[in-house]
Parts: sequence; structure tokens; C-alpha cells
Amino acid sequence: MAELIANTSWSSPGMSGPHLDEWQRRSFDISSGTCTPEQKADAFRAHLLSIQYAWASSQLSRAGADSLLGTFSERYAGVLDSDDPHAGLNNYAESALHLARSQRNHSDKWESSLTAGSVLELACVQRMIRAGTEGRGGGGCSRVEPADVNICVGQEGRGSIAPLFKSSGADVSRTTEGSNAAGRAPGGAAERGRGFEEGTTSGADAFGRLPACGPSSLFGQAAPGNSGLAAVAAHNQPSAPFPPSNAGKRKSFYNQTGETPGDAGAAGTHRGRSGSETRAAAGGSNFRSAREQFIVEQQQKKNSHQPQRGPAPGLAAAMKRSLGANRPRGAASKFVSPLPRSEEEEGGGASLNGNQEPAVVDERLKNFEPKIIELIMSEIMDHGPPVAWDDIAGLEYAKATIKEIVVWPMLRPDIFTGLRGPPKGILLFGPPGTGKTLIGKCIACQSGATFFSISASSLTSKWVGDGEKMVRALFAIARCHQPAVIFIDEIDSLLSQRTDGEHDSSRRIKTEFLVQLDGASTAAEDRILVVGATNRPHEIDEAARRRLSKRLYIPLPEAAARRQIIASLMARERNELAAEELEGVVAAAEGFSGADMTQLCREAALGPIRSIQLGDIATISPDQVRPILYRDFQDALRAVRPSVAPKDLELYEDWNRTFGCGR
Ligand SMILES: Nc1ncnc2c1ncn2[C@@H]1O[C@H](COP(=O)(O)OP(=O)(O)OP(=O)(O)O)[C@@H](O)[C@H]1O
Ligand SMILES: [Mg+2]
Repeated sequence: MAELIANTSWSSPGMSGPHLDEWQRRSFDISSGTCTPEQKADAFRAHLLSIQYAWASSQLSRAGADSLLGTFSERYAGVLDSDDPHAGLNNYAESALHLARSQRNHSDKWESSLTAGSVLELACVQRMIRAGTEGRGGGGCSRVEPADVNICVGQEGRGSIAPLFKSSGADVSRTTEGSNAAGRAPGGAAERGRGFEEGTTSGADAFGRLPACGPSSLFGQAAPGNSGLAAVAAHNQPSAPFPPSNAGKRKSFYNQTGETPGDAGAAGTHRGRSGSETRAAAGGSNFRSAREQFIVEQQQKKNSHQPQRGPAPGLAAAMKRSLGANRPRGAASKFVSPLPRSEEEEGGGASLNGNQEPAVVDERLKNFEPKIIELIMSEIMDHGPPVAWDDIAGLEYAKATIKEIVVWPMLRPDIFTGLRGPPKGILLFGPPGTGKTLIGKCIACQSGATFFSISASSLTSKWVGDGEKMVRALFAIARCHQPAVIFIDEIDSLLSQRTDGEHDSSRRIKTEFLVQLDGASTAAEDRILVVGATNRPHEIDEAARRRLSKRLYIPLPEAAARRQIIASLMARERNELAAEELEGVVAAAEGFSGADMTQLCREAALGPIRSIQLGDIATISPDQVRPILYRDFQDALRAVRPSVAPKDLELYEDWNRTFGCGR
């Protein structure tokens, strides 16, 4: 050590006394030859730390520290890496292996009476080998492998292998499930097992009829269906994971795989079944080949009530959406979002049970994405302020026609058939604020039909193709909820003239709408009424115009209607409006729409408030506010002007004369 230090630029004077003493003690220990490899390693490690410390505290030059670190690192590594038990520590594996050896593995408990030698000595195996050799001479097939598989299956206790193969058919029937499965399974595996059924005298004879030449051909012959495969699986499974004596475990294992060997055999007995039926019986699998799926889809197209992709309708209805492992798997199962649905779905699209698991209710909606169905269902209007027919002032002809078309046919569909059948579409057109939307709300309340209030924006989507799907889904859901009214406010934005420059997707939405409204897929007996409202009737596509066959003009309110609007609004307020004053207001409001009349009354109702002194407004009680007077209306008439221009009115009247169905 001394010569080492001397060879370095260690500045001994800078090194403090205790550190030097400690260094010397360790150096002595290392060189004494009495310390163990562990102590040596510890001493070298302490040396390395001392050198680092000395360099860090500037007691040692950089070059000196490098040199010492290099030297002692090598010596330290020498101790660690040496596998000499007296001089080194490289024996970690031993303790690890010792630990591993002391832990008993579960497989240690598994015992088998079979060894390669004992199996080959068995008489039955000898016979099989002979039979296999003969067979190879003839057909080139080895029959040993399937038999080998059975050896482990058929025994309940050790040493019972020989009786299995020596036994007659009756003996075979006493063997455990696996061999029964093999014995009963028809077709493929069944062929293999027929020897048992026919009471053959030996396993060798039974297997002698095997058409298979090995595992691959065995599976190849197992068609149709999974029954054959199941039987083969039943042969193979128990030999690996369970001791021959543990029948209980074996049973539970079979149950885990979804099928007991007995089931496999039972499934296999249905020889005459189609492949898919047999599969269903064998394992309940949803899998269909592409061809089968194609046939099913063709049938679905022909008859929408036919079961669609996936399990039978009853099953589909019962099939709950779930998260994770309980989800129905397989090629035919639909993608299920991992997120739970938060909102309760209604009606035909889907419904939620107490566990927030929606179940598809109507077969006709199964082709639609739940998201789309959800969106459409949210447009069903079953709430909102009730509107009665009397709340709509004037518009007697329009109201009578709508009652005739909407309400009565809903009440008496048996009378309104054939030529009396209601039209499929109504168009309410007229200047803004004349009550078209109000009529829609009234239909929603009074018709008793399922009322869908759809805005054009809810039918358009940024995803190309989604818009058409929405339209299709809308009509499909409406068909499920007949009688139904689909109210489309501002229908011009959805069914405007198709032009060359317009976006392809909006064009497709229109086309889909026209098809659904009156196309090949629309049945005459469907009780779906589309009510469109627009104040731009001239922009509506001519094909849509034809389909909205009842086009009703909703004009500006006449004097009587204006009077009714004022009267009904004033009835809720304190007012001192005399009859002749009311007539004066009605006359002065010539050209006002219903919305303008409402605005006029609002403005007049503010008159009494405006007459209150600013200082009093904070303290005045409601009954101290004076009633509405005629002069408030006169002031209001100066502030509120009609919103419909006379020349616009002419356009509506022109269009009404050309296309309208009113008087
Ligand atoms: N005939 C009417 N009877 C009573 N109130 C009416 C009538 N017409 C309009 N109103 C009043 O005007 C408001 C606006 O009417 P509505 O929304 O039905 O007009 P619209 O014809 O749909 O207008 P737009 O074409 O601009 O959509 C209604 O809420 C109602 O208060
Ligand atoms: Mg409107």
C-alpha cells in the first residue's frame, strides 16, 4: 500500500491522521491473508470511497485519484468476479438455486403412473402399434397418436389403462367422460368412435376404422361443426393439466371451456344438422363463415324482421351490454364502448335497465349505431309547454286541415285508409312569426303521436355519410314508434334545391330524405307524417315539394286573429282597455304577424313601468303599478313596426296561388 501511495501523487501531508490510519488498517487486513473474500471486498469498496472522498476534498490530485481508483477497482472486481470459493464472491447463483430448490413446485405433486417404458409394454398399446404398422403398410396412416391421447383420458385410477383397451363396447361405456365423448361423437370424430357404438371388441379395432392419419387430418375430418373438435379437445385436454385420478378437477376444467365431454357427445348426435346449428349446439359460438353471414344478410334485406347479425332476436333482446370480460365476443359481436352510458335511453332504440346496461329492443334498429339512435331519440319531444288549438289565433282553415290529416287518422286509422289515407307530408309556409312553429308544438301536444322535432342541423354531421345514416335512423325509429310525426322546422335548409355546386354530402342527405319520405322502402301503411315549416317555400326542392303534398299557407293574422292574440295576452295582465280601444289597436296593427302582435303587447305592458319615477322603482309594490292603458298601446305602436314587408307578402301569396293547397 505504501508503495502504491508513493507511486501516486497522494499528498500525504494533506490526508488527515484518522483516515490514514484506517486506510493502513484495511490495507493490512487485505494483505494479511486471513480475511474472507467478503471482508476483502468490503475493504476494497471502503478504499474506493476514501479515494473519492480525498479527491472531492482536494486532498488528492485528479491524476492520483484516477490512478488509485483504477487500481482498486480492478482488485475489487477481481474479488467479486472470482468463482474460487476461497478468494472470490462469484457464487450468487448457488444461493439463488438453493432458494429455488427449496420451493416445491405444484407440478411436483403431479404424478403419473405412465412412463415411456410402461406404456409401451401394455398389451393394448402393443396391439395398437401392430395395427398401426399394418395400417401404414396399407394406407400409410399411423393410428397410434389418437390412441395415445385416449390412454390418459379413459382412466380413473392408475393402472386402469389396459382394461380400457381390452374391454368390449360395454366396457368402454363405463369409462370416463372423455372416452364417452369420443365414443358418441358422430361425423369426423364420430366416425372414429363408431367402433365403440357398434360394440367392437377392442379399442384397436375401433381406432382401426379411423380415417385420419394424424392430428391435422383428424381435425380436418371432424367437420361439420365443432362437435368433432370438441370431442378431439376432450381427448386432449385432461391428459395435461389433471392427474388421472382427479375427476372433479377435470370436470371443472371442462366446464371452464364451456362444454363437458358429455355435451360434446350429445352435440355430436345431431348428425343431420347444418354446420352452424351443430356449432350452436356444440359451443354456442356466434362465429359464422363469410358465406353464412352473406346468406343471413341477404335474408335480412328481404325481410327486415329476420334475425340479423349476431344471435337470435330473443337472445339479442336479452343480451346486455357489459364492460370487460362479460362482453359477447367473437367475429359477429359488435363493438361495445368500454364507457358506461350515462343517460337513460328511451323507446325502441335501446333501453337501460337498472344496471345501466342498454338492451336493443327493436330488431329493425340493430343496424344503426347506438350513438345515432341516441341522438334521434333525444329529439323526441314529449315535454314543453302544452299548446292547445285555441291558443293559435285565426288560421282556422290550416287548423282544420291539420286536424283532419294528423289527429283524426291517428284516432281512427281504420277509417282513414285507401284514398282517405292521410298524406305523408305537410308543408306549412308563410311569412315569419305567423305561428308555423306554434302549430308544430300544438301537433306535438294534441296528436297523440310520437313527435320528433328535428332541426336540419341535427341531421347534418361533419362526418361524411353520417347525415344519411341519421335520416335513415330517424325514419326507422319513427317506424318503430308509429303513429309518428316528424316535424322539421326551417325545412328549406334541409331540402333546398339541389344544385351542381353544393356539397356532395348535403346532396346525399336530401336524396335519402326524399327516398325515406316516399321511396321504394316506404310502406303505404306506415303512419309517419312529416310536417315541414318554412318561410322560404320557393327554395324547396321540387321533388320535396311533391312529397310534402299538403302545402298550407300560414298567412299574417287577420283582424279577428289579432284581436284574439291581444285579448289572450291582456287577459293575464291588469289592463283597462275598452272594447273600442282594443278595436283601434287591432286596426292599427294591420300587417303585423302573430310574433309582432306579441311584441306589441310586450311593449305596451312596459308602459306602466316606464311611468314610475326612477326613485320609486326599487320600493314600489306590484299592485301599485298602474294597469295597461290604451295610450300604452299607442306608444307601443310607434315603437313596434311590422316585420313582414308587403312585397314579401306578395311572394308568399304568389307561391300559395301556384303550389298552395289552401283556399
Ligand atoms: N296565430 C298565432 N296565434 C297566437 N300566437 C301567435 C300566432 N302566430 C304567432 N304567434 C306568436 O308568435 C310567436 C312566434 O311564432 P312562431 O314561432 O310559430 O312563428 P313561425 O311562423 O314559426 O316563424 P318563423 O317562420 O320565423 O319560424 C309565437 O310564440 C306566438 O307567441
Ligand atoms: Mg318557426
